[in-house]
Amino acid sequence: MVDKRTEQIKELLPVYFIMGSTNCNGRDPVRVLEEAIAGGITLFQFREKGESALTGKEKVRLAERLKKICQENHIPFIVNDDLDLAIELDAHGIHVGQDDLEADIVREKFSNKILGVSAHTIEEAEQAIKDGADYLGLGPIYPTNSKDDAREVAGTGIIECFRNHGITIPIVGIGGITPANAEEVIQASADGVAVISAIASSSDVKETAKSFLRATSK
Ligand SMILES: Nc1nc(C(F)(F)F)ncc1COP(=O)(O)OP(=O)(O)O
Ligand SMILES: [Mg+2]
Repeated sequence: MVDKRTEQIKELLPVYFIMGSTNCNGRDPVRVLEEAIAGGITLFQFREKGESALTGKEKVRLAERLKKICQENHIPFIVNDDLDLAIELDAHGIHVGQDDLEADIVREKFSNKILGVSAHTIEEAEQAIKDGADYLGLGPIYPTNSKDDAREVAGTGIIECFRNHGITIPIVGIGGITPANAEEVIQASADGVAVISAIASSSDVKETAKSFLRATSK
């Protein structure tokens, strides 16, 4: 029996757009998010990382502007890594990886919010579930340019392997996902795809978001 919360999380995962100011090819991230929402993204994560990433007040200011757009469009606003920022903004959730704050501590400090955790092994997945994760981010599924410290490319087999092992928690694949390969990520029984550059640096953000929505609708 799948509980109501799990169903609600699954409904948020189909097209999970992740972006920060460094992903937008110099375009205004506010405009990029508005276009991605118009194209039908289902969830948004603010991930401000990389050499020229904003810090301090500028990062908070951009996060506030992007959260406002999400709220106006009933899209949950998730913060990557930064628990203080997530709490300060009263974000809808946070995503942490294996090298970030421990998920159980985050769950305790940011309770009844959406908690996503990156996992690369069954053990990491089982620990994340124990810690109260609402979904897992698995990847990189394909080669990615959006994360310079990405682990080894896993392929869609990692999703099938986790499912065959009895991991039933909502899963989103991440890493190098495009409208052309998104369908096979869903066929491997992920509940959605997480996308950075294919949408953020697209010449037509709205149309690209739409094509992901088509590719992931079951
Ligand atoms: N940010 C992410 N979001 C997802 C999500 F599931 F939301 F798609 N999955 C995986 C990651 C990667 O998280 P992490 O390993 O901490 O690296 P970084 O902090 O550089 O993103
Ligand atoms: Mg992280």
